[in-house]
Amino acid sequence: MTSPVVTSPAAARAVDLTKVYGSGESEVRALAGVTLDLNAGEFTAIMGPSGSGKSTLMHCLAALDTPSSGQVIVDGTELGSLSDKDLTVLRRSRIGFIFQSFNLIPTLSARENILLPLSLAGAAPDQAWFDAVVDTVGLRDRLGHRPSEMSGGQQQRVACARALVSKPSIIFADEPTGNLDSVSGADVLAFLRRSVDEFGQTIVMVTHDAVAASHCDRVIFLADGAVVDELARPSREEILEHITALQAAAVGNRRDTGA
Ligand SMILES: Nc1ncnc2c1ncn2[C@@H]1O[C@H](COP(=O)(O)OP(=O)(O)OP(=O)(O)O)[C@@H](O)[C@H]1O
Repeated sequence: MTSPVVTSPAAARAVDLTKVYGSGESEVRALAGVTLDLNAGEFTAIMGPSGSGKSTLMHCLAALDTPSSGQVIVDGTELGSLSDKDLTVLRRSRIGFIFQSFNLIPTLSARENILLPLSLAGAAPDQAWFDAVVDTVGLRDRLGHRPSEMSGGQQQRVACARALVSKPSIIFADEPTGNLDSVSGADVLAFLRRSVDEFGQTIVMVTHDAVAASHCDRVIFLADGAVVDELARPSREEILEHITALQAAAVGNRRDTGA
């Protein structure tokens, strides 16, 4: 990759990011100038009312969508400077993804799903690291199983292992516990927490769930496409208070503007 390297201690950085969908009457300003550092080795949650821009922000940070203006810097590389091919390489080698719906390949075993990012990149697996990841998520006895032969919680743990196995600079998790019962969700969150504490992984998670966000080092709140607040190591109760206040403000705004 021949892209300019920007010095930043952050694993990812957004600088005055805007995203506008549509035009004229139907224009929607999903991001209205977001500037944000996502610190390396931290577990960060992004929260906010429905429509506040969480998914849009995450997609722009994860190089899955292009901002209308502003910059995204991942691991020192400014994404706007990259060709489509280099963006694909960056997504594959430096970014891990965990989705609400697991997104595993149904015809592949757990082992093959976990190793898929490395197979696609033509990279050889580091056996010791693979073993450490598999043991941490507790999947040793499930490696030969296909997704249909596993519970939702087990499938999401496969997805977590798949995100970690290539040692990405940052993992983006979109509602990773949204489809899980509370016990399986707690397992996945505990695993994500361990991967930050023990492996120094950087994780950014979009969630509506105050319990999930209470596992994080930092919770960032969005409203109307802008960062409006953040909390360090908050309790579930503090998070709920903030969310309730933001939702009440969002309803008030809609009433005032007649939207
Ligand atoms: N492809 C699109 N075309 C037009 N508008 C869009 C598109 N994607 C998102 N939007 C709009 O941008 C705004 C932000 O959407 P976004 O999905 O980022 O919010 P969110 O906070 O993730 O919401 P939710 O919690 O409901 O998933 C919303 O008003 C949404 O309707």
